[in-house]
Amino acid sequence: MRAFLGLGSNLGDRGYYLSEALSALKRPAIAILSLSRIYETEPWGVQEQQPLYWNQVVEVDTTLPPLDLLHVCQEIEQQFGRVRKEHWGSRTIDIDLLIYDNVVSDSKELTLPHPYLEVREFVLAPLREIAPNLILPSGRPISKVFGEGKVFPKEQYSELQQD
Ligand SMILES: Nc1ncnc2c1ncn2[C@@H]1O[C@H](COP(=O)(O)OP(=O)(O)OP(=O)(O)O)[C@@H](O)[C@H]1O
Ligand SMILES: Nc1nc2c(c(=O)[nH]1)N=C(CO)CN2
Repeated sequence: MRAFLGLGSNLGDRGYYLSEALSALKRPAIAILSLSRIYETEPWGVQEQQPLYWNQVVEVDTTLPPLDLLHVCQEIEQQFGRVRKEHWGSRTIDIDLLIYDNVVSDSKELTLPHPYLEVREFVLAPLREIAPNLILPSGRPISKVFGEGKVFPKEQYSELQQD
């Protein structure tokens, strides 16, 4: 089955955590199909000061059912020392299951598609990059779901800061 995962890090060596998480995902039951660039993004949904995030989206082909795939993501988060603190708090690595085929589910343990998918530009921008023709499980084409347009790949983000 085809699934999309959202990776995010805003603590420590963000590039290291993203690449370690990707390597840890590679296993017989999970093949990486495509990978977005890294986007450097302002913290979303939080009031207090937080470091900038690096976000990336990966498309996988997997034989695992949705809950097993979620558990793999959680195992990797723990392996890389994510300290589970406050909701939406800073983290070394966070892996969200964004979309799993056309599965729609709203259990507490696993909501699919991810409940904030269509409002988080830090997820939409990298997702659009690797899957421009995707139809979201809501039936909306990703090309029609625009966020605030303020999210950029990290090289571009740092150029913008110098302007
Ligand atoms: N699609 C999903 N992907 C990842 N976790 C999910 C999903 N749906 C529900 N969950 C549940 O959400 C719980 C909290 O996850 P987590 O601590 O990563 O939240 P968060 O990263 O602070 O916020 P957010 O989920 O909004 O990114 C997990 O225990 C998990 O079971
Ligand atoms: N830019 C950005 N903001 C966030 C992120 C994230 O990955 N990127 N993750 C959060 C908790 O899930 C809360 N806010």
